[in-house]
Amino acid sequence: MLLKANSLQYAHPGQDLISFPEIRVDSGEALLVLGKSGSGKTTLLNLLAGLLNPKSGEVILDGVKLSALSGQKLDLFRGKNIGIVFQKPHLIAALNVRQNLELAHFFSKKKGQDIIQLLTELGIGDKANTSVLTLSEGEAQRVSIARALVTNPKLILADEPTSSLDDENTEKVIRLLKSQAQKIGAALIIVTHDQRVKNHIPHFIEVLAS
Ligand SMILES: Nc1ncnc2c1ncn2[C@@H]1O[C@H](COP(=O)(O)OP(=O)(O)OP(=O)(O)O)[C@@H](O)[C@H]1O
Repeated sequence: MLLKANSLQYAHPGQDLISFPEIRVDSGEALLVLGKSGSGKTTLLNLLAGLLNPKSGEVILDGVKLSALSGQKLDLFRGKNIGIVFQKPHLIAALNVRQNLELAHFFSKKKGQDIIQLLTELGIGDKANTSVLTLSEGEAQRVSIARALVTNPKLILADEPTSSLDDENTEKVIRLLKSQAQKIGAALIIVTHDQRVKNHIPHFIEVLAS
């Protein structure tokens, strides 16, 4: 089992405790995490990425307990093993598309995918030298997907990748994420309130607000 998360609980300051369902995902599998707005989906994604520490429970990725790592070791482990597609692209405005991906490459300290080939597969090969400031919303989102994939991570976490997309583009983005995850043999977890995604990823769990 690539990823196991048992009995995870977390409370934001001054907020109720959130309890999450058990998660088990193997390499090459895709899991959908559904839940209403405010139920704790982004919180769960941050716990799985080691960006937050659970109040109780454990995240084990590829046999490694995230709670046993901290500081630079945790950052390096995340950089090598986890690709994150955040809700907003968070691209570095001073850099062009290719440079944004090169930075992810650099921080992972490993040989990843060929940047131009990956951008081409995502349909934005012609944007490699473009400033990220001039990208459309959909293009910026595909760059953020490319940035999550370029390091060949074992786990891909995507937060609401389709919330602002129409049906056609929702289908395109989910297909892209699934096919790219399969290509590199990664596990894919998509966190969303978008019920449309269920049509494409049948395996799902739900986060329920207490
Ligand atoms: N930094 C924070 N400080 C305090 N409360 C927070 C913080 N971040 C999130 N929360 C609260 O924790 C709960 C879960 O938030 P979270 O962002 O995980 O939900 P979500 O399911 O991802 O929502 P959405 O679908 O709207 O993005 C919400 O009630 C939210 O207001």
